[in-house]
Amino acid sequence: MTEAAQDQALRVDGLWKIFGARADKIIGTPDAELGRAELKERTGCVAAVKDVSFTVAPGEVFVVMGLSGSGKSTLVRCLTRLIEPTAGTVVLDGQDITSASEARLRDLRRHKVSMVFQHFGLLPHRQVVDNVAYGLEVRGVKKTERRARAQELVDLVGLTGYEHSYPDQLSGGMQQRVGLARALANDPAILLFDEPFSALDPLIRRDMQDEVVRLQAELQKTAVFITHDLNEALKLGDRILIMRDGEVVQVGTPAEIVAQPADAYVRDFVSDVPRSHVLTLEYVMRPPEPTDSLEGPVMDPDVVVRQAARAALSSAHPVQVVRDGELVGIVDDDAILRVVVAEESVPA
Ligand SMILES: Nc1ncnc2c1ncn2[C@@H]1O[C@H](COP(=O)(O)OP(=O)(O)OP(=O)(O)O)[C@@H](O)[C@H]1O
Repeated sequence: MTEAAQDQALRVDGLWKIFGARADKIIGTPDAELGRAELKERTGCVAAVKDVSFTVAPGEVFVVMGLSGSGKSTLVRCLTRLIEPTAGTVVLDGQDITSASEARLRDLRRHKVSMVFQHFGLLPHRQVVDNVAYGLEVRGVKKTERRARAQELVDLVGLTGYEHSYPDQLSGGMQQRVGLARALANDPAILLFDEPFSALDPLIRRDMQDEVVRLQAELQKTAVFITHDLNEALKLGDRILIMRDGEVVQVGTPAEIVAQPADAYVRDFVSDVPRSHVLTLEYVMRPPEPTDSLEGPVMDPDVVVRQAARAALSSAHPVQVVRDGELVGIVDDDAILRVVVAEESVPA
């Protein structure tokens, strides 16, 4: 394995999924260049995923975001061949999924991947602890061992005291916590989330997002998270891939996407985002000059403007932005205020 490959928990290259008869005859022909509607009209086929490539680093939360119909669910199902891709390769944890035999694939799905869906898929006649332990049971782990592991995860997701409840005795948010615990019980190489919180009430949804942020800080799991909600994407994603009509429009960190939207479509998406919550100092700093005071607070370029604002504005000297011991920029009060004040002046 090359060094680059070791840095990748997941690599997707030139992935296509075209639905319809003769779908495999389209790639490589001029028809493949057509927009979705024209392709459908000419051939009857739907290009759900069009030539998508990306990599996910170990421990990264990689969010795929797009409107309904953009191809997110198809993409995530192609990753484990729940939907068979029409072309392209998927390499997960060093294993080529696309060329794996059925038996190998079953094994990979069981040991390397856990999925969390919008519909919890909990077993109604099993207590919480046995739902969480289900994957371990399938793998033949002994009862005392799997119960002990399941109890740890029940505690981890904040359900202590509910281990002997049945799913229908729990709220939607609690059921989704059981789903999370069950997904984590297998200790997968990668977690795949397909709009897991879309059916929850907004406040519960926010709690669950906070829960994922907290668990992620603790466990550092590699995850691909599908959502149509930009705020969810910005909150959870280390990087975000924006899809439209099956194609990749932009891949970037939340700050990159908000600061430098790739086109009018993305610009429109991010127009309502409170920039101070997302932009980092890297995007508001200016180059240092010899006359700059070096007595101000020292901060990392990845600090979000909102977090930096209080210290920056209360100091008489500008912020020094330092990466790996090197001064890379200066942030004046004006640069902070431009972001914060612009936000406040947006009419409600
Ligand atoms: N089995 C299928 N046969 C034909 N077309 C399909 C099939 N599954 C999905 N599609 C089409 O592929 C496109 C992408 O669908 P997909 O469900 O992946 O999008 P999505 O972004 O996940 O949307 P949603 O959030 O609504 O599920 C849509 O135009 C859809 O109609």
